[in-house]
Amino acid sequence: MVLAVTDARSHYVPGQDRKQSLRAELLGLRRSMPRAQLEIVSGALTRELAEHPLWLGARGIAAFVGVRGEVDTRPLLERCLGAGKSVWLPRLTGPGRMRFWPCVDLDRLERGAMGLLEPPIHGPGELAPGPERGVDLILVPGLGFGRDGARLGFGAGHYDRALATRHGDPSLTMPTLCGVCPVAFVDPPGGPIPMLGHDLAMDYLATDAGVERCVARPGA
Ligand SMILES: Nc1nc2c(c(=O)[nH]1)N(C=O)[C@@H](CNc1ccc(C(=O)N[C@@H](CCC(=O)O)C(=O)O)cc1)CN2
Ligand SMILES: Nc1ncnc2c1ncn2[C@@H]1O[C@H](COP(=O)(O)OP(=O)(O)OP(=O)(O)O)[C@@H](O)[C@H]1O
Repeated sequence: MVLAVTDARSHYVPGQDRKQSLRAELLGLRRSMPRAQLEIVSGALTRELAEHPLWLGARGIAAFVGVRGEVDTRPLLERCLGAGKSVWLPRLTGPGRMRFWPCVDLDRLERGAMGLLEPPIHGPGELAPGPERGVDLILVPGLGFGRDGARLGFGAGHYDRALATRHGDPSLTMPTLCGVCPVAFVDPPGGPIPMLGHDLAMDYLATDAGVERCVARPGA
């Protein structure tokens, strides 16, 4: 006899439940962090990353402008532009979709959906800029990260979807992916952040405690 399973969990994806509850937990933690503490964290993270070979060796970066409880990345972006390196920033282009555009002046950012600060559009932009455009490093935002490279975002798949286009093309080299968040959001309690099939692993994490290389968990 064949039983048709038609309940609400017929689209159940293992790991999604844990991601969803962790998302709520970390968003609460992010919102409760006092502004003064976030400033201290942002300052320490900027110092750590700005001295690291990963940063110093990058000809250009793709990054994000920290808003609402995120690490303030502006000092890093200013430094990058000041050193003559290119800075590419994401801009939402549709549901679950974004592209990157080069930005030469942080005073010209535009206020987008969800309070995001986005670059003005000049030309076609890039879905996933990489070394052939001088972008050697991508700073990736996240609610939390694992030292194994796992990332928890907002659940819209913006980064995974955009970067998958490059990951799936053997003729294109992947830039180094570096997750950015306060150290308090790394390896949250309750077990590893689930990594699903589409989740791209970070190569490094940059926090107020330093820059560290991610190490895949045995058997993961
Ligand atoms: N600064 C920044 N830029 C970014 C991202 C990001 O995480 N941070 N993104 C990463 O993919 C993309 C935008 N995706 C986003 C998707 C959802 C939410 C969001 O829901 N933010 C709210 C939570 C919901 C609410 O408004 O209450 C928040 O910040 O509190 C933000 C950005 C591209 N640019
Ligand atoms: N390469 C991809 N192609 C199509 N859909 C994708 C791809 N990557 C992710 N998605 C979809 O995006 C949604 C969100 O994925 P996930 O739960 O991993 O979010 P997240 O990585 O935590 O958040 P975000 O990337 O928005 O910051 C899922 O429904 C997933 O199926």
